[in-house]
Amino acid sequence: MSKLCLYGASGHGKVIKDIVLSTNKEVQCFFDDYCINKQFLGLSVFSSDEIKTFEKNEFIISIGDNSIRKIISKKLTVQFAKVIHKKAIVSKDVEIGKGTVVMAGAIINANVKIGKHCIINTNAVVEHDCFLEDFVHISPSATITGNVTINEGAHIGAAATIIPNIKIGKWATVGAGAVVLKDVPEFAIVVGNPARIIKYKEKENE
Ligand SMILES: CC(=O)SCCNC(=O)CCNC(=O)[C@H](O)C(C)(C)COP(=O)(O)OP(=O)(O)OC[C@H]1O[C@@H](n2cnc3c(N)ncnc32)[C@H](O)[C@@H]1OP(=O)(O)O
Repeated sequence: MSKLCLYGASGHGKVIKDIVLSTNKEVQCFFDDYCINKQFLGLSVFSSDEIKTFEKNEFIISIGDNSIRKIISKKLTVQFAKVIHKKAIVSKDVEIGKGTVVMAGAIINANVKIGKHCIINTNAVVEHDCFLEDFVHISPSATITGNVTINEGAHIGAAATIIPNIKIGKWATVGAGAVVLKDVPEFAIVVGNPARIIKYKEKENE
């Protein structure tokens, strides 16, 4: 199998490289139009106009920002892979879309569906019967309890907790440490325990 290419020479890219290595696969190179150095973690960094040479490789977009990941995924015409750290625990009864990464210590329980280009970060828990749409990010140590729906592009902050049966609207942000007891409207930013809306984001992602 050919080596993986990572789009985004970033901190997030460093962690994804480690995930790939944990599965005994290798990273071929990075792509990044904004990286001044042509080397990153000992690998070459190419610009996006050099992608054609690597069109047989599978890619991961290694950029943490959900909306930028969406924009780049629409521009690239490559095949995407999904990567799951060997120390993540993922039920056999889970669907995970291409481009999604699952980091070390994450636990994903039965009957969960996760879309494309999502991030399930270090030690995050996604409980049974949850549904996560594309471009969602579950940050480190967040707990998504049973039967929660998280719509496109939503970001759940580090160590946040979402109680069962809640719906998180598209492109919403749940602040670090928040405890979500009620549905969160699309584009809302909520913080605290219990979580409350502090503002709304621009609807730039539609
Ligand atoms: C591997 C990794 O690094 S993965 C990345 C994980 N990242 C995260 O978990 C970050 C999550 N982001 C946050 O928690 C951010 O603080 C956000 C998105 C909720 C808010 O950010 P901003 O829009 O910049 O809000 P801002 O910093 O201006 O704060 C607005 C108010 O909310 C409060 N606030 C902000 N975040 C939180 C929070 N997590 N919990 C409680 N209150 C908060 C601020 O104190 C401020 O209150 P004030 O108006 O009384 O002064």
